[in-house]
Amino acid sequence: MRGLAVTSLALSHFRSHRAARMGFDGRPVAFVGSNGAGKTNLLEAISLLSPGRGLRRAAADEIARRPEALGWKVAAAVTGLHSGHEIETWAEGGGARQVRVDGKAATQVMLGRLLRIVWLVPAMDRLWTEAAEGRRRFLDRVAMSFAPHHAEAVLDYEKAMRERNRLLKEQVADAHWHGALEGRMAEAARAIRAHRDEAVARLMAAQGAAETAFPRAMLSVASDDPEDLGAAWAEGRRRDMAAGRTLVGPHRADLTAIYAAKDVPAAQCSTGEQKALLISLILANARALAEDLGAAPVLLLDEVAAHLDEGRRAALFDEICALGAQAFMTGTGPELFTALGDRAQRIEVTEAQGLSQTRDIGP
Ligand SMILES: Nc1ncnc2c1ncn2[C@@H]1O[C@H](COP(=O)(O)OP(=O)(O)OP(=O)(O)O)[C@@H](O)[C@H]1O
Repeated sequence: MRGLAVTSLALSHFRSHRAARMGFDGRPVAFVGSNGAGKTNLLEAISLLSPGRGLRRAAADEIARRPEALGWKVAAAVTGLHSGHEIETWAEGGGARQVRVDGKAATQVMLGRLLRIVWLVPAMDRLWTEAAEGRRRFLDRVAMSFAPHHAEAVLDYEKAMRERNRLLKEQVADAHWHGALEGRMAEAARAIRAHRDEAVARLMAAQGAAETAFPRAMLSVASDDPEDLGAAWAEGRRRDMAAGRTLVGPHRADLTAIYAAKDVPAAQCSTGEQKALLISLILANARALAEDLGAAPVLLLDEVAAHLDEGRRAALFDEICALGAQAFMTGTGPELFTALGDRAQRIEVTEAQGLSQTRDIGP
């Protein structure tokens, strides 16, 4: 199966990379280099070819290379869903992130229609044990990968809720105004719920019934029924006013996972088991997308190989290659990627005197 791919990447003043340029041939890519060499920074740059704040959730001005911190730019050629595109994204002078596709101004949301990028980063290791917000964000990202317009529903909801929260804080009791905002929120909540349910169903189905090298997760979403929300908001205005914010709605939902073979909640599993569950879900996401699109998504797997035993690492590589996915992986040594043989491109990332360099080191 053909995969979506990034075929070239050029960075300018992007974190530790003053100027870097590299080409990819569609095979998985292993970025190899010592700690701090700038490998994750490369993955972050690729993640910004999709909507949002990227895999570090960084504000645009955090990314600009210090000490100058004047602005940054990522330019890439990609094999998209329908054709090839040139994507440029940048920010300057503390401004918001800008996007241009094939030389024309574009929106971040449009990027989700050209490419699909799925990532797993070490910050997600505590996904099952930390606050629900991280799990909601993960679920929304999966939902967006299947239905890019999920982003619009979430933005609509958040915008209307922010406005409602402002009225609540300022003790504005205008029933008509509240009603209009709650109507908008209810409509967005229905779409959000449908996309989230669909995402969970797709992930469950794509994990298959058989136990493989990666465990199966039983997923469910705990959230308010969107059909009840309109009434709950209308009746709860006084209570919400006392709290100064909206207390019920899809912004309070949570994703729960059970380690199927043991029937134990993910939060009670060992660190390694929790990571394995996440890998399982990321692979399920990639498989389901490949089925939908006829092309596998681009995968960004930061420091994943180092945390797997040899058998699981080989199973992960086999799965990536079977999907035909261009997976960008990072690791401190080339030996982590030995099992890939010539099925991957290896790029050495080095950092000396504050300047980063990349070098194709072949299979
Ligand atoms: N805005 C910035 N300007 C300059 N340097 C930055 C900026 N942001 C991050 N860095 C630096 O980039 C360096 C490389 O970070 P990165 O996370 O990519 O390393 P890595 O190769 O993934 O390392 P590890 O193997 O330890 O995860 C770090 O030393 C960090 O201080």
